[in-house]
Amino acid sequence: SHGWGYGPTNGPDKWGEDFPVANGPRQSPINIVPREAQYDHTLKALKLKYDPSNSNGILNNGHSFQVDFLDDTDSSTLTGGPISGTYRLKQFHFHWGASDDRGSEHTVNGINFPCELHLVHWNTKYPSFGEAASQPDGLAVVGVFLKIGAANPRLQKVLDALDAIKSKGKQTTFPNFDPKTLLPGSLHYWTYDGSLTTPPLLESVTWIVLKEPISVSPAQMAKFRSLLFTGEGESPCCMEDNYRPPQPLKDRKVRASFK
Ligand SMILES: NS(=O)(=O)c1ccc(C(=O)O)c(S(=O)(=O)NCCc2ccccc2)c1
Ligand SMILES: [Zn+2]
Repeated sequence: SHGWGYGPTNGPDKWGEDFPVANGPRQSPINIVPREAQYDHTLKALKLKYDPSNSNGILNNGHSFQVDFLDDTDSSTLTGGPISGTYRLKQFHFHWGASDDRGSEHTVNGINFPCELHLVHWNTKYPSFGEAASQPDGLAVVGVFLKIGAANPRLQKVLDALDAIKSKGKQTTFPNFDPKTLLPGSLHYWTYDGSLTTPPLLESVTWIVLKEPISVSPAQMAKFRSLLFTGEGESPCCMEDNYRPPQPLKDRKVRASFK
């Protein structure tokens, strides 16, 4: 059987065939409606402590590219915010569109951004990432919108590595990168209980979506689109539109950390 992807025959509308949780009660992403979000004064400030020496490699996994972090110690962690305990950074990756009018997974008042960054963390109360990924409080993903504007020099460091991982399965070393440099000035956030946005779509994610976007230039967006979904020797297919559209909110509330 052909694996899942983002095309007409294996895309988000088909994922429910192999992954029935696709129609579950806490699926992601969602459309965020700020005026319907509930300000919750009990929500703590996000505390993100990242050690650049933990950054390890950069990989084209055939559906996005990810920068992997060494997560065998508590040196790159997420604490505070809506979560309790300590979550370790495992990887970050992006979702983007074929054109600047789409590409983000979460939307705000129905507006799409051209790109969205996800920083994936797992709860250290569980022995491993894989174990945590199957628990309702196992993962916490920080989402950051990218908005068209001035070129982002910190993002450029990541984009400069993409030539080495053009096709599926290619990876290279990516040492000494501080993901904090990709965060906006404000850590104000919306939060809700959700899922992975790719198969296996596990309902184990506390989503923490930052209100303030970071900038990306049109030329930098073109760099994302220079990647391929396909492996070397296959007929090339540009990596773009690798986003799942918003899913039903069902019986969930979105909380805001800010008024
Ligand atoms: N958009 S998202 O943050 O939901 C997300 C997307 C892709 C992946 C991934 O595995 O590539 C991930 S992951 O790194 O969390 N891996 C999830 C799949 C997985 C589950 C259990 C064990 C290994 C991998 C998360
Ligand atoms: Zn993602």
